[in-house]
Amino acid sequence: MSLVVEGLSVEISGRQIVRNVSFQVADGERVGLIGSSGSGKSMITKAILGLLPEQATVNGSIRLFGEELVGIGEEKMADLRGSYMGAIFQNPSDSLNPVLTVAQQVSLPLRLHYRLSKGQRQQRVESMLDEVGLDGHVAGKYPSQLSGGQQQRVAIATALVTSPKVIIADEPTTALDAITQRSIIDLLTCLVDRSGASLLFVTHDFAVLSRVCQRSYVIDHGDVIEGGNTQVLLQQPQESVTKELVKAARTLTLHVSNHGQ
Ligand SMILES: Nc1ncnc2c1ncn2[C@@H]1O[C@H](COP(=O)(O)OP(=O)(O)OP(=O)(O)O)[C@@H](O)[C@H]1O
Repeated sequence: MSLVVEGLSVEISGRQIVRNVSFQVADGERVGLIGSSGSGKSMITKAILGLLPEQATVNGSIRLFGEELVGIGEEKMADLRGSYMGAIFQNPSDSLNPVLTVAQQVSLPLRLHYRLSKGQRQQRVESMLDEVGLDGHVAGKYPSQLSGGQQQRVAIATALVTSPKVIIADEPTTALDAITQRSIIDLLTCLVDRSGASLLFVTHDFAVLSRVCQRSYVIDHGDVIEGGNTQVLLQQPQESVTKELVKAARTLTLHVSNHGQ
């Protein structure tokens, strides 16, 4: 099992943000967390990545390949994060370093966590850029010189360059237009499957979820309220929040197809 979360709770300034959350991600599986804005999805991923605000109190257990992450020191966490985890966030312009070129950006995790020669690093960066569909000439550009879709491709290359075993993608396409969103989603799932990694994918959109994840958990007020096969959740939602999320996705699709007639 790649990731096992058991009884996870997060409290910030006396407020319970995540409540007794449990779920698992098997090796090579693509699992989704879906919920409306403010439901606590990002706090769960931040707890897994060890990126919660300092004042947060965490209880419960998060095991990455059997290793307990709750209570682990910052240095060890940074090491595990660099070696085993890759993270992709909503807004690539926030997660990319504006003063690093694309090549410098993508090679940074390799510099920090692996002992490779400059030539080996360069080769790995070139092949990673190729895998995410970016031309070689992009390597010398800065994030501000790229489109949102290109920036997210760079963020994906940066997250995958160390061949992480678990990839956490927190609303990676929300900031993009519909066509770019689709190509980025397909690229991500293809690369994740090819690498054999597991994926924890966060979204508020069932249409996106059904394209990416085999199994999903619905989050509401920091709690897992329902979980299972994504197609079953989509076709037979049990909880009212899940029904609302499915309805929202269907309404948007219907709206688009009505206008297309
Ligand atoms: N740094 C923080 N300090 C205190 N509370 C916070 C902090 N960051 C987020 N929260 C609160 O935690 C709750 C869950 O937020 P979170 O960002 O996890 O939601 P989310 O489901 O990811 O939402 P979205 O889809 O809008 O990103 C919200 O009520 C939010 O206000």
